[in-house]
Amino acid sequence: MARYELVKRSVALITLTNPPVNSLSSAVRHGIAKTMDRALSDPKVTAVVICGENGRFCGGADIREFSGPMRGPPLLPLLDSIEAGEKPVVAAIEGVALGGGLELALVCHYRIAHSKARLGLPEVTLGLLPAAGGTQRLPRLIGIPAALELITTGRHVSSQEALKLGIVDQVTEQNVCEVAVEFALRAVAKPLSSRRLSALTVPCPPDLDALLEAVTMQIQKKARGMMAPLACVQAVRAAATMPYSQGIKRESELMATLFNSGQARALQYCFFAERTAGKWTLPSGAQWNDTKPREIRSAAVIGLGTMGRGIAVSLARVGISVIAVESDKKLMETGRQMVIGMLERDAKRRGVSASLNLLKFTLSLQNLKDVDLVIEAVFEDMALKKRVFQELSKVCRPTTLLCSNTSGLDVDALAGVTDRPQLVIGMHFFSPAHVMKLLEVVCGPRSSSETIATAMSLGKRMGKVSVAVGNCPGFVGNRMLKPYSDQATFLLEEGATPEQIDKVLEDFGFAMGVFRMSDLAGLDVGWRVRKESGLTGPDVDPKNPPRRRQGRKYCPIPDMVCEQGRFGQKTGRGWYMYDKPGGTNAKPDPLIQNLLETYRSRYGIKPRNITDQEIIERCLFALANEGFRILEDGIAARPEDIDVIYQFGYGFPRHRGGPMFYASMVGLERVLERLEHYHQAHPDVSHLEPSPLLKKLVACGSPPIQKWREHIKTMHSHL
Ligand SMILES: CC/C=C/CC(=O)SCCNC(=O)CCNC(=O)[C@H](O)C(C)(C)COP(=O)(O)OP(=O)(O)OC[C@H]1O[C@@H](n2cnc3c(N)ncnc32)[C@H](O)[C@@H]1OP(=O)(O)O
Repeated sequence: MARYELVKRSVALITLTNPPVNSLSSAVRHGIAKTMDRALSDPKVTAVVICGENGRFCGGADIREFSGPMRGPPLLPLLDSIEAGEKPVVAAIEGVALGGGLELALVCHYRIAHSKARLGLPEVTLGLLPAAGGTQRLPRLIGIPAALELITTGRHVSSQEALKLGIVDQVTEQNVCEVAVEFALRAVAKPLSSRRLSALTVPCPPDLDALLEAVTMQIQKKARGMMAPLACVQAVRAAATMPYSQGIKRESELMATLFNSGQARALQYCFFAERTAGKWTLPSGAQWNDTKPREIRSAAVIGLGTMGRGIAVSLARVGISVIAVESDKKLMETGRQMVIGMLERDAKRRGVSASLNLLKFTLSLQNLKDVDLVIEAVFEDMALKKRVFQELSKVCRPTTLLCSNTSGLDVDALAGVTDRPQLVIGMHFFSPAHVMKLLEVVCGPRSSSETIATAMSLGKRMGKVSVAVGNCPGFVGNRMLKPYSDQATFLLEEGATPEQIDKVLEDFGFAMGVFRMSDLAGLDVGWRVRKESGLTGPDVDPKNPPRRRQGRKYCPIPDMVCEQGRFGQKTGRGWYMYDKPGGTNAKPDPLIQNLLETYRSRYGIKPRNITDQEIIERCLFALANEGFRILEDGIAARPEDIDVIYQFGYGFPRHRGGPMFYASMVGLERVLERLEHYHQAHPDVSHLEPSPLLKKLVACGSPPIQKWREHIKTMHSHL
């Protein structure tokens, strides 16, 4: 796990060999200890270079080992002993030096980085802190403010930035190992004391308290409820105020608290869930690693509304030429200006030139004859979408992939109106499409494995986290949203207010509560869907009992809000009031309070005091319960996929893992018991009835989430 060679007759070259990222597994730590001993005790060796195999220095600790008992030599004393050695050690950094990998580099006396390398301490993103001396050494090297920023955010820096900050001594475009060996030879016999970071004093800013306070406030605002960034601040404070020996103890104490926390477990689960999500498999046996995606060089986007514009930008900025289609000249010109503006701003932010030459705008579908792929992003109206797909089927060459950016309509019905159902697939982007990282790739029963591979690979190319899901109304994300938001509106009927519910959900960690999120998305969208599905509006039979539709309990309050022209932020009024149309500062509105009171008295509902616990349980357990049904129905392949969708598409707090992981942490028995309790109180709300899969898992002893699949694999997959 660490290879030893003698080069240039006197330099020991130690190569970490643990593919794919040379993580510091127990075997690697053991290998480093052994090879370092050999180098330090061999009189022929005058200097040491440490590098990583296959162009990667080191991706840090082996995260998979965190869930088991600690084995092998602990990292901190091993690193301390490298720093204390009397022979110069040079880190040759290629690819990445992250987490424990950067901590390893920091105990080396010199660091040479390749120009394409990235460095960072991302432990905070895993719910941890850099506990192999990173919080104590980095501030000594680059100062408190810069170290604080890197450690609390986990941001990776380029080797150029690392050079500016003083993290590395040299950046090279040549073979980094060869450069490091030459560097090491020149370092022989130079004093090492000033190169041992633990022995340096920290350059402490005069306004330390003010700085730490400001960063703490920023974290409390941005990383609501997360423990790790706050612990990082405390560890850096220790570096600034204590000698190294005490600071390192503080670092260990803080790490111990984080290490066993549910947050660390959730964030580490998220790390692997995100990577697992791209690994789709079909019942036919075709899967992600044996199906070649098509190469996409050109694409068309139909419809230049908010979604279409974002999709066009996402495509063009990764080098795909885009033909954007609108139905009338004025809309096309507005769309053109907006897409160009978005691309220019995006390019400026990334320090590159905007790829405007890749864009064409047209009013005619006839111009799409030769594109590799089309993404339809017209209004969410089945009849309209069908017309577009019929037309595309006639116009595009027979090999063109036809994708729909629908948020919940039947992808197979669209496939059915084309001459190539196997080349039709859903690509559900989230708004704004050039910003949001989630892409639901909706596989119809007739979508071919090559079509799925192409959509997934295109998503990855656009920087999205793509998740393959089956075709059902609302797919995964929006299907689960319904029981969640239904519970929120039922709670309004019973006595809660939008601001109370939102506060509870935001304190839980959601980026936005359900009502603030609806105001942002626009209340008219859901209203239109409810009207189309006959749940509200003139088509509802007047003999229908109040607060019941299609045999189920129904809360008409959202319709009543829309009937008053309150469509959310865009109209300046929704569940909240805003200072102007388009305003973002939500304030509770007494008119909504009146509406709720009038409604309750009309239906004889006596408002009751609703606890925070009830809000969390009813909203989140109903959400997870639908997730269990989705797994049963084979619409999502694994709980991890659902959790990834909820984190990246719906603002579910990452440090809670996602709705399914959260349910597993609460305990499936408890979730079942609470759902049974609420279902008994609301027997007409089917979403509260515990799903058979949940019951089955509890009956099997509530296995850990990674084992749930074993209990669902016999069921039918829609993927
Ligand atoms: C007391 C000591 C404490 C030390 C703390 C730490 O060091 S914590 C770990 C800190 N390191 C990180 O957070 C880095 C995590 N890895 C990454 O950010 C990326 O993987 C990468 C290194 C930038 C490489 O990205 P790339 O896109 O090229 O590949 P993948 O992300 O797909 O990864 C490839 C496979 O490698 C697995 N993997 C990556 N890093 C680790 C790791 N540190 N430990 C274990 N496994 C790791 C990853 O899961 C992929 O494998 P799959 O089988 O596909 O899941």
